[in-house]
Amino acid sequence: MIRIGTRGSKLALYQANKVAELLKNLGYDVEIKIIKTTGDRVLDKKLSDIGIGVFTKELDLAMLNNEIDIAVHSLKDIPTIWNENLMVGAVLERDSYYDLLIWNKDIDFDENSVIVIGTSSLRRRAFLKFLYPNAKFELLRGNVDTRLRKLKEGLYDAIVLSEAGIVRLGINLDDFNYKRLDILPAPAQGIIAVACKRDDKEMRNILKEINHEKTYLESLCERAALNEFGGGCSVPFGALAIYDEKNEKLKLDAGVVINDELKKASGEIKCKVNEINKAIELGKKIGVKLKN
Ligand SMILES: NCc1[nH]cc(CCC(=O)O)c1CC(=O)O
Repeated sequence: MIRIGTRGSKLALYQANKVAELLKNLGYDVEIKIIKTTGDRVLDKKLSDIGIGVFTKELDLAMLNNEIDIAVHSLKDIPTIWNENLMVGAVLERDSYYDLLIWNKDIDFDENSVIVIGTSSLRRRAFLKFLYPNAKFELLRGNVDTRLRKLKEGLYDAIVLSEAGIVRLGINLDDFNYKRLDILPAPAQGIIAVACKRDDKEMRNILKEINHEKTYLESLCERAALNEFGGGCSVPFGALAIYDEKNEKLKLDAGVVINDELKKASGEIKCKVNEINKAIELGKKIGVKLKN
């Protein structure tokens, strides 16, 4: 029996069930255990003000205490410097990495309007400032349903959500207006990760069977850039790596906003889909470039 730990939100359960299905298809028995995290409990603060690993800590401990065998997370919620006894054993094929701007149909605005945008992500705030220089930002936490309800109630003119979350939950946005934002996503946005214990050889081998190599390569590159730059979710940092399988090329775009200035860096390398060290090297190089 593989015991799968997850948070209890609808999105988290969808993600855990997806991993459960993949493992069942390989012939394994699975069981899902719901564990509440600090990020689920503290809803009146920006994530960057609560601490590191707010969506993983309780699940990390459950894994180390042998109460669960694996934990399913959104990879963007796992800190780059995490727990040396834990690792990402597999990632699933990436969904959309886009952020969506969503607003009520009766709201009209252009790029110069003074609109109130609900988001508690430093990256979204900082990057949106370039698209809507007069926008004001207000704290918006809670799960995807809650955020859309608050938008509908008129507490904000617009909100930002990841397209991956919307699609996974099967949410129909026909009641709203929405568009994809041309901003760099959070490193590993749209990627579901399965964590396991580093010394659990058996589980690591099982997880290799469901790992999506291209996504794994891209995620390591983006996370290496963030890790090299430093600061985790307390810096407005975006990164997007795309692997072109046909030409065996990996391209990375990364950016950070410092003192209201957007700094960008990009790079490209030739590598095979399993040459993860090259992907990490590219990420580090771009991270260093942004630091200087
Ligand atoms: N921090 C919240 C969070 N973590 C992962 C997702 C969605 C899935 C993803 O983008 O990978 C979301 C919601 C959102 O950003 O709208």
